[in-house]
Parts: sequence; C-alpha cells; structure tokens
Amino acid sequence: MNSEQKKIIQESVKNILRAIGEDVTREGLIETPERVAKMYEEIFSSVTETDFNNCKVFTSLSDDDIVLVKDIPFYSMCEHHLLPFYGKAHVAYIPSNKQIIGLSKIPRMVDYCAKRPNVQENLTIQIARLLEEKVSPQGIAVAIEAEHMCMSMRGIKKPGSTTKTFHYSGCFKTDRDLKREFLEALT
Ligand SMILES: Nc1nc2c(ncn2[C@@H]2O[C@H](COP(=O)(O)OP(=O)(O)OP(=O)(O)O)[C@@H](O)[C@H]2O)c(=O)[nH]1
Ligand SMILES: [Zn+2]
Repeated sequence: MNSEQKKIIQESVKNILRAIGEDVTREGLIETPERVAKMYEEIFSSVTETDFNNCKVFTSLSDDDIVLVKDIPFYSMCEHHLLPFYGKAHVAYIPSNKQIIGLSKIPRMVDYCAKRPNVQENLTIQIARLLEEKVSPQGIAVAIEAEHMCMSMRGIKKPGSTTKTFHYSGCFKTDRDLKREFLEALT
C-alpha cells in the first residue's frame, strides 16, 4: 500500500468518526486514522500483493498418502460489514508425482487468502486454488470453521454460533472413503 492509499484511508476514517458524532481532535482519537491505515495495510495486504511466492516444491517417497495440516488459526474480514470472521482452517492434499511443499507453506497460504475482504465460502475455495496452483496434487480438501462478528455483535446477535465450509477437489471429490478419512481426522 502506498502513502497515497494510506492518506485516503486516514481521511475516510476521520470522516466516519465525524459522521458518528465524534470529536476527531480529542486525545484518544488523534492518532486513530493513522493506526487504522497501518492496520488495513496489514490485514488487507493480499489485495495488492497478488503473488504468493516462496513455495519450493520437493519430492517425497509416497504420493498416495494424505498430508493434513489442521487447526490453523486465521483472521479475515467479512466483505459485507468489514467486521472480522475468524476460526480455524484445515487443509489436506494427496500429492501427485510425489511432489510436496513445506508444511509451513500451508498456513502461509491460509493467511495470504485471509488478508482481503472475503466471504468464508470463497476463502475456502481460494486456499484450495492456491494449493492447486503451487503443487497440482491428486486431490485437495479444505474445511473452515469460523465465527462471524457480524452475526455475533450485531444484527442477528448469535455469539458462539459457528459456520463450517468445505471444499473438495480431485480424488477427495470422487472417493467417499478419502473424504471420510479427512473428516474423521478433524474430529
Ligand atoms: N454466505 C456468507 N454470508 C456472510 C458471510 N459473512 C457475512 N455474511 C452474511 O451476509 C449477509 C448480508 O446480508 P444483509 O441483509 O445485507 O445484512 P445484515 O444486516 O447483516 O443481515 P441480517 O443480519 O440478517 O439482518 C448476512 O446474512 C450475513 O450473515 C460469509 O462469509 N458468507
Ligand atoms: Zn458480515
């Protein structure tokens, strides 16, 4: 994000604060627009950083076994209200031609996809697509469970309710046993 973009955010935050009736010159708020701009730069970084790099592919011994990284915590922002939704992502794949990636790259992919305004269903699919692009496995399974602040602190007001979304591709889509194995590993 460049300085011009940050300036626009700062002005916009000031305007919102004015519109809700706040005094933007009071001590507690004086640095808020700058803080929010800095925060947006961090939590929306993947809107402008459109490449996910640093993902070396290497060779393993087997290409029939499930690789699952589960309970990956993430924070994203709902694109309808710009309020957080957050929870855990679980990502599995079955390599093709013995091609694997470093395990840490999977949480990195989750973070990357989470750092933009999003809906949970699309986040689930975007993680799978990124993994597909990097390693072209035989199949991918992604599950996300999350709480949406827009459903907890306002509107329908159901704190504690969670939303689960699933996306399957390749052999996870066609092989019911594999799908069951994935779901059992999550319990
Ligand atoms: N499918 C989906 N919906 C979401 C997500 N995050 C927020 N929403 C929903 O987006 C919808 C927006 O609907 P609106 O009627 O415009 O806004 P709203 O005031 O939040 O709706 P209510 O809370 O039902 O009064 C709401 O039903 C939210 O629960 C998400 O990740 N996926
Ligand atoms: Zn929302």
